[in-house]
Amino acid sequence: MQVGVPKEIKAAEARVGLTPAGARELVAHGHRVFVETNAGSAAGFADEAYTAQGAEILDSAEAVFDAAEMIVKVKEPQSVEYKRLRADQLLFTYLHLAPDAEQTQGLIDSGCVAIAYETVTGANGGLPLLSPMSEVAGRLSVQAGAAALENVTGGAGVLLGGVPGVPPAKVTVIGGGVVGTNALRMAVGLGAHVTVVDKSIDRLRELDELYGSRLTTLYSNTENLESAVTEADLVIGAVLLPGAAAPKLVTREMIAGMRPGSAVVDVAIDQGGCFETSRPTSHAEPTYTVDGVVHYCVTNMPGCVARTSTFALTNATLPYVLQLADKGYKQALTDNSHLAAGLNVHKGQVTHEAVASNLGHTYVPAADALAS
Ligand SMILES: NC(=O)C1=CN([C@@H]2O[C@H](COP(=O)(O)OP(=O)(O)OC[C@H]3O[C@@H](n4cnc5c(N)ncnc54)[C@H](O)[C@@H]3O)[C@@H](O)[C@H]2O)C=CC1
Ligand SMILES: CC(=O)C(=O)O
Repeated sequence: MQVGVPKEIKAAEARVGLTPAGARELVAHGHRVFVETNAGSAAGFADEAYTAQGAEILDSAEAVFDAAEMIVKVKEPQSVEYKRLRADQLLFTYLHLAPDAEQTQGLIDSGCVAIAYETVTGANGGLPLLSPMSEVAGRLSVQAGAAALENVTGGAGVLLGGVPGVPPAKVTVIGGGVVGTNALRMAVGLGAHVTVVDKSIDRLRELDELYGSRLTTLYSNTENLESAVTEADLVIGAVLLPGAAAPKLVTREMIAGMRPGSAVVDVAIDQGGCFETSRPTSHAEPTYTVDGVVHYCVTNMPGCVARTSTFALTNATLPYVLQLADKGYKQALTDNSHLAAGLNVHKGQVTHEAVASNLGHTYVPAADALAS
């Protein structure tokens, strides 16, 4: 198969869809890999690193899209990119379609086959292609939150760990999944007073076992959310309903009830965000303030630690890229129901139930779409 890796063009996105080591595996399987010039340079992978592994460098995104049967990316295609997609083309990348009607329509109109990393499921549960970036974003969320609490950003000037004689900050993490666990691990490590809120009692039980008295666990209901949010210096939003738009768990009233100079980091912003006051921001201008509360809502947080993130992403995606390239998408999805769970759009049809229901499209099950 001809596999194309264009340079990412989302603002301040420095990751790339494939490492040189990943390109080497594809070439060893008999595939051709076309990489746009400088696609990996911000992550520390020069063009020569790809050519040394048998990949071919092309001088523009157009040339990569023209040459490829499968496009492997990191972020959802921007409008110039989905206009380049062809009806016979396979797209494998993060999509986050539920809160993004425009991109969904663009993919439908292109006629392409679009598989979203974030809805591929794991044989042992979980979301194996979302997890590595959730690990990165969870860890980064505490760094971002710490910076947001600094005076220079508009924060109250609070140090997460406090110092002897001055109490640590209160950090509330909403959602104790992969992002939440990595966030609370960093916050506990820095000495903050940490509370995690989840609707899964089993998950709260596991976290309680792991962290004991260093962590407060709270069941997710409106009353508990209200107190855990308004009492916190920093709130990290990390909920997910796979494939669907994030639930708006934190209302504007709760935000207004926080002390001025407090901060929120909405990691779930890529699925629309779980704070009513959230709107997407970029690494260039990551924060804004509502009711005195600093908001950080960057939709591609791992993009700022591109080298770590690109290794972690390719480690997870490569086995699936190889299945798609070796077998072709129809056979690969038929053989692997977990990979088939990633199929979001197939030749003009929406094949993910939550995306279809959030955006008012007709839902066509993946099995029916593949059989047609
Ligand atoms: N902004 C960015 O750059 C990035 C964003 N993300 C996003 O972070 C979000 C979280 O991802 P993961 O941690 O991997 O998901 P996950 O599935 O591992 O965890 C989600 C957690 O939310 C909990 N939850 C669901 N409904 C809840 C409710 N009403 N109240 C409290 N908890 C609730 C679940 O029980 C689960 O423990 C996703 O939207 C993901 O796309 C991930 C990576 C990067
Ligand atoms: C998960 C995602 O959207 C990201 O890593 O940017």
